[in-house]
Amino acid sequence: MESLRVSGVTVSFGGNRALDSVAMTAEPGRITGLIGPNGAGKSTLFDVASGLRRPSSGRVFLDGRDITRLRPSERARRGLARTFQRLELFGRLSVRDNLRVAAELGPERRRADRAVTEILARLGLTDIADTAPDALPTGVGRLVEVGRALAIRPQVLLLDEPAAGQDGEETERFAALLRSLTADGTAVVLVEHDMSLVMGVCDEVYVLDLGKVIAVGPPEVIRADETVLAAYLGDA
Ligand SMILES: Nc1ncnc2c1ncn2[C@@H]1O[C@H](COP(=O)(O)OP(=O)(O)OP(=O)(O)O)[C@@H](O)[C@H]1O
Repeated sequence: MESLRVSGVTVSFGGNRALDSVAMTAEPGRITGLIGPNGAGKSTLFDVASGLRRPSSGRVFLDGRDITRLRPSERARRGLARTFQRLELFGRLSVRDNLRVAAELGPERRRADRAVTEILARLGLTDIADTAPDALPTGVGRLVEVGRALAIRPQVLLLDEPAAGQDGEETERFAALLRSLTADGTAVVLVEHDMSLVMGVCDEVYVLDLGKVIAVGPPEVIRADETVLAAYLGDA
């Protein structure tokens, strides 16, 4: 059964249809890629899924329950976590405290300290646990955001360009981390411009263009899809 499902989601900004009747499903233990040229609607779809934007029509389901009317914090409590393209960390709290704030919202609040220590180690952030994110390079800040999302023990994790600003070696480590998350049964949705990362880790890829899903399939099918190639060339 799917962990996250959106159906018929439409969002308009004035006359501009940012999303037009979009449907997407993310399953437990799988990485679902969401790609598309700039302005395709990827972040807007994350905003709808996480509750930051109310769609003019359409529904969002988490584990089969309709959560369309729930606030973002209620969705987080039910296991839906996300990261942001522009970092949304507490810039002056330590990395550890940024994670602790989230862990205290999640199901393991009684053992929040231990959970945070484990996540810091898993992400390779232990050495900078006492540093404030404002003092870190953006690529590392993105990892802290991932850590904060993990701290609520999500069943669905929405990642908005988590590898931007990472070098090749960091991206490889990140790919391994994503795979380890799915081994835990988490449903991951990945918005990412780094195509080799997307094609290397995703089980299924959705392609958005001008607010519409123009293709869905495994990476090898998407890579060869003429409509997808045309959408990207049009963007160049
Ligand atoms: N708050 C807003 N007000 C008006 N228009 C918006 C707003 N947010 C997004 N849009 C428009 O909606 C469309 C989709 O934008 P969105 O940011 O979701 O795309 P994206 O696929 O995430 O792009 P990128 O890869 O550049 O981050 C674009 O045309 C954008 O200009």
